[in-house]
This record gives sequence, C-alpha cells and structure tokens, in this order.
Amino acid sequence: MCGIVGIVSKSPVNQDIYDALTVLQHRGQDAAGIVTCHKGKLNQRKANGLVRDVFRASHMAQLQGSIGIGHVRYPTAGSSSPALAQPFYVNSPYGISLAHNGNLTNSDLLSMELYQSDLRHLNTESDSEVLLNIFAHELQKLGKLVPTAEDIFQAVSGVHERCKGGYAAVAMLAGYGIIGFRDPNGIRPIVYGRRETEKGAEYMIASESVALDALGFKVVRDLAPGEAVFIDVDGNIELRQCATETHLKPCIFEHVYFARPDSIMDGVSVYKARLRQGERLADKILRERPDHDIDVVIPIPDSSRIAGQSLAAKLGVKFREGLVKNRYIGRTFIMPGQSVRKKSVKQKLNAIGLEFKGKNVMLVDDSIVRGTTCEQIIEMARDAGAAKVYFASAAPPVRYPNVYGIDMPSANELIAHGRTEQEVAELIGADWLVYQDLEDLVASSAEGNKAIKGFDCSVFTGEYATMDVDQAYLDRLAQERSDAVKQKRDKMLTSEGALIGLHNDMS
Ligand SMILES: O=P(O)(O)OC[C@H]1O[C@H](OP(=O)(O)OP(=O)(O)O)[C@H](O)[C@@H]1O
Ligand SMILES: NC(=O)CC[C@H](N)C(=O)O
Ligand SMILES: [Mg+2]
Repeated sequence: MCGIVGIVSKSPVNQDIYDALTVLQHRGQDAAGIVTCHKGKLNQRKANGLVRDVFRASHMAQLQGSIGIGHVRYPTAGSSSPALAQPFYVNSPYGISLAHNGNLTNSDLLSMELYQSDLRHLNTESDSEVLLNIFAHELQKLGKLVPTAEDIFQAVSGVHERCKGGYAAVAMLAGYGIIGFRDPNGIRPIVYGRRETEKGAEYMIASESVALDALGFKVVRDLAPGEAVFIDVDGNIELRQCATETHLKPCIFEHVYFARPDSIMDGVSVYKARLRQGERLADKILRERPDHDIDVVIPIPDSSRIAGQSLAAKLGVKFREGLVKNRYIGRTFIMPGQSVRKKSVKQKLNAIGLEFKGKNVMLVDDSIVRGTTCEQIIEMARDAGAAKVYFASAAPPVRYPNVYGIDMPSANELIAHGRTEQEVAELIGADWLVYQDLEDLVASSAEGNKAIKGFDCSVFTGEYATMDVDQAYLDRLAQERSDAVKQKRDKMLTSEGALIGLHNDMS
C-alpha cells in the first residue's frame, strides 16, 4: 500500500510534497521519492528509507519548481531495491514521471507487449514501471507535439483498456501539468482538493484526505472509478470519465488497517467505520456469550484502538491501554520479511503488568494476518499474569492473498488459510477467539456511504474484482513473492553490486 501525492502550486512545492509524504508515511516505509518540475526540467530524489531520512536540506533546496509528485513505497512487486523506488520516469513523450499505489495483475503480459509491440524497454520488475510505459505509449501514439487535456484523457482510456488490477496514480508531464487517475473498480483510493491563495487556486491529489487536511487544502472529492483529473501548470483543472465500464469497489482493508482514521475515503469516515466495527463485534460477543467473564478490553496499538474503545463501551467492560508501543518502530505488518516482523513486535510492544495480573483479558486487534502479532502478544499477556486471554479481531479471518496492492501474496503464509477459527485459536494460544463476521464488517463501512454497493473483500472471500485473477496467477504470485523468496532476493540486493541500476543512490 503506497502513498501518492501530486501538487500544482503557485509557490515552490518541495516542502508541501515532503509534508504530505510524511502524513502518508503509514502507507509505505520502504522508500520515498519526490520529482518536481522547474522551467521544463525535472528534479528527482528517491531512495530507500523513511521520508525524514531520504530528503536532506540539500536535496530539498534542489527540488525546485511549483509542480511535483511524490511517493512512499511498500513493495508489492519486484524487490526492495532503490531502483524500484518511485516515481518512475520515461523521457518520451514529453518527459513523464509517475507514482503508483496498487498492483497490476497482468503486468507479465503487458511487459511482453511493451517489449514486442510498443518497442519500450523496462529496466526493473516493478509493475509501476509497466503502468508508466503503457500510459506513455498510449500518449505517444497520438503523435501530438503539444498534448491537450483531451489527449491525456484518451491515453488514460488506453491505460484502462490494457491494465488490470488495482491502481491509483499521479503522473507529471514535464512543463504541462499533473494527472491523477483511478482504476475502473475504484479499488485503490485517490482524492483531490483545492487551496485558495492570493496568487490563485492550488490543487493537490493524494491517497488520503488527511494529507489534504494537513496542508490546508479543502477536499473537493474522490476521483470516481475510471475517472481522471488533469491540472495544468497554470492551475486549470479538467476531469473526465475515461473508462467504459466502472464499478465502485473500494478495498475494505483500507478501513480495517491501512488508512489513517482521520481520513475520509469515498465518503466513509475511517474513524466511524472502526467505531462501528467495534460495536458490531460487541453485539456478536453478547449474542454468543451473554455470560462472558471479560474483566478488561486491551487494544493492540495502534490500529485497533478505535474499534477496541467502542467494543469495550458496548460490552460495558473497562477499556485499558495495557500495551505500550515504542513509537520509533514502524508498522510491523508492512516490513519485508517474517524474521524482521517477528523481532519488531517484541521491540515494539510491552505490557503494563498490573492491567493483566489475575484478569480475564480481551485483546483486540484490527485483523490477524500472518498471526505474528497476536501470537507474541498473547504470550506476553500470559507472562504478565493474565488469568485468561481472549482475542477479538475486528476483521474476519484473512484467508486469501491480496493482489491489488497489499503484500499478502501467498495463502500459505496466512494463519487462517485452510484453518477453522478453532484451529487458529489453538495455534495462537488464545482461550477463545472471536472474529468479526464479514457482513458486519461490510455494514460498518457501508453505513458511512449508502451509495457504495460493494467493497473489495477478496482477502476474506477469495473473490476478486478483476476477472483475470485465477489459480494459475495466484500460484505464480505465491512463488515469486513468498517471504522466503523475498528474503533471498533482498539479501542479494544488500550486497554492494546490487545497487547498480539506472537510479544509483549516492545519498
Ligand atoms: O497477524 P499479523 O501478520 O501480525 O498482522 C496483523 C497486525 O499487523 C498490523 O499491525 P502493525 O504493527 O503493522 O501496525 P499498527 O501499529 O498500525 O497496528 C495490524 O494492525 C495487526 O496488529
Ligand atoms: N503498495 C503499493 O501500492 C505498491 C506499488 C507497486 N506495485 C510497487 O511495488 O512499488
Ligand atoms: Mg497492529
């Protein structure tokens, strides 16, 4: 799940993009990049690391220009090499940079087409480089010396015809302006907003509304599935529906885990969705165990805090912050390998003994994916003297891979895959495990915007919004991106020679 941003400003844009990326840091902690355009020339800085580590004052000073785009990366394709940090760039036509959130499910086929028919070279295994080249090719074939907004929208239509999967993207055409577009199923989020200044209106496109809030932009609206927006360097804005068939099926996992709670996505307040998740989970517990003996509800920080509060309130049980988080450790789930993730949970969370000692504790998390977190926390709770440890998940069992931009490529790594809830409970060592029902999770989000007819719930159901995802694809994905394969590849990349690429990081 990456974070993307694009800004057309009346003043230098470097600090605004930096600030927006910092606000979106929870969406990707592997690499960060900014490209700005000044007098037709592109200035780029990208490298592995957090935003605060990638950009130093000397870089910022050179990122001149009043339009630009930025990206924070959480890899779902290829490796963690700095060569795959975004934005990506192609020089023809016009000079285009692109930043992408999501995952293409037909990038193998597209890579072949790009090579064989479009005569384009790809230098990495990133599906985002594929997306950029498809967009560039569709624009190039119009053969215009000076592209109009209409040409750009036509190129986006070409992208929708050829690309499958989940994608929200921002692209910058050197000297012309910024484009934002969203896949025809609206799986990945993208929103745009406006800020009034004395010099005129400025525009911003971003993954989450919270980035707009933080920079003083007023949200105009989310892009509709298949829709594109083009803002030229002077601040003229045009929008167009570029897909022939569209459905709004936003990824429900954004509401469970990824998005910040203070974001509003497709009209749904993530905060309120999480409150409702907690309430509905409490209803289920009261239905199934009216005589429960829970003494205290303790959330596993950070993402489950909100659902945990409403769950406790509805159960009529005390809510206590019994686990303290080390704020200097990133999100464990989006870390690259299982051994790093495992180590990080212990470094990250510590129990306050008196909240556990002799009590029947209900731990709450937003979701159980690989089971890394809950297994260790349950052990921690027992070590702290809990009498009984119950576990509640605000999401249903995650049983299927994600193919649209969340790095859960292999079903075998998911603790609930092929297992009953009882079996998972035994494996993680809980005295009792309760999962949210899917219809309650969907209702928690749908109540926020009745116009949304469906969500992408593929990690819970195995039903994918795009038709091209079949078992053969899932098998290939599992082989290419399992933790073991990724670890081997990333180990090779840390050796000196692996930094050879088109974008050497001189730091
Ligand atoms: O079953 P697992 O594979 O462990 O994955 C699920 C856990 O990972 C996430 O937390 P994370 O630490 O990434 O971020 P958070 O601080 O936002 O909760 C999520 O909130 C769960 O706690
Ligand atoms: N999480 C994402 O959105 C990843 C974007 C892209 N697929 C990459 O791996 O860089
Ligand atoms: Mg968590």
